[in-house]
Amino acid sequence: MSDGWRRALVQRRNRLLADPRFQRFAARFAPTRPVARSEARALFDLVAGFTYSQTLAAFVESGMLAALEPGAMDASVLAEATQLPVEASERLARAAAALRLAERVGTHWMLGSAGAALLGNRGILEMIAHHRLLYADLADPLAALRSRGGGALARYWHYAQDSGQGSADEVAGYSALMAASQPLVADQVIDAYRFGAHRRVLDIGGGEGAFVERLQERHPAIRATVFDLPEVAERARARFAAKGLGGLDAVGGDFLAGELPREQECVTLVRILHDHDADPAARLLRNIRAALRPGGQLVIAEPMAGTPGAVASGDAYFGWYLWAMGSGRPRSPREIGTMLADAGFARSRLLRTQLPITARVVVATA
Ligand SMILES: C[S@@+](CC[C@H](N)C(=O)[O-])C[C@H]1O[C@@H](n2cnc3c(N)ncnc32)[C@H](O)[C@@H]1O
Repeated sequence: MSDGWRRALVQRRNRLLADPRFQRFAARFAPTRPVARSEARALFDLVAGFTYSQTLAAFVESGMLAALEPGAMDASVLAEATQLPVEASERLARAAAALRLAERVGTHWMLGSAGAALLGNRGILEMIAHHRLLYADLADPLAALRSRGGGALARYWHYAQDSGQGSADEVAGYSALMAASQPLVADQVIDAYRFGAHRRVLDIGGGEGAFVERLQERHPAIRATVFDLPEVAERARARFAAKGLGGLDAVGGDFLAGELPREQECVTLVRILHDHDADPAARLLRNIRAALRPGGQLVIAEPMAGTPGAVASGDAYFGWYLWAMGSGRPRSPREIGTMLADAGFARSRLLRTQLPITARVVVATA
């Protein structure tokens, strides 16, 4: 169908959906009622989304999640544990219950199914705490759009605007956050790609080394090197030494300056490419292409745009996040494929992952 026809159809649909008489009809007419209800619910969730996120933040930050972890708690004890007035604690518990974070069982409060799932993932808890910075920047979304990377999040991700820079103090916070959230992605990447075919792996922008550590646990024969900013590579080396991890090391440098170790058989880029705008991202891919031996593999893993079943997490969540950070954007696998071809890679393909909302994987051959 031509673009002209599609535009005409979309315009017709939009006129209908915007008409209050049609909305009343659709809500009353039995065959359209379920669709009308689910559309109304989705619209309401869009309007209310910020209060849902803040319920989650308050649930974690007040200590309600931790207080309910051991088991059922009566309302007054819960108020004491969260240091909130009884009425406020009750209001929060009810809001949390509506979002399945908490659950009332008889006279007591317990964790709900979503609350229990949170406990199994320290990375998500760190992200919730970290979201304070993002929400502060987005409190005035138009101001955020007008001054890209002008807020708290950009100051936190120092390297995003001054690539290759960062004092030891500045990198400590974000490196620890990335390491804590790494379990969300590491196993998916390792399940998706046959790392067993390699003896050496170079993890570019590998942070404190959480990914290579997990890779070596799963494939003990692999030797792996992290390449990151000098202060971060230092943290990775200290971590490997403290844990007594042989076969893992770290090299400091600037991946945009073309300082990568050569003759690589397998390079990984985990949650890196989307941090960068078109020019630096293209430079990074060319540098990696030059560092790989012929036939060498590049494994790119990150959340991507246009992911079926998770479209909002791409352009709506990561789109804003990376905008506030001041650099990069989520890209679709197709866009990444085009960039890889432009950087001189022979071919690339998308691999399957278990939870595409947190990571998709594209592998390219030099
Ligand atoms: C979003 S974090 C990802 C860390 C890790 N791959 C992960 O998934 O947990 C980006 C990493 O890239 C590193 N980095 C950013 N710019 C860099 C540069 N120009 N050269 C080397 N490393 C850089 C940062 O220090 C940070 O560790």
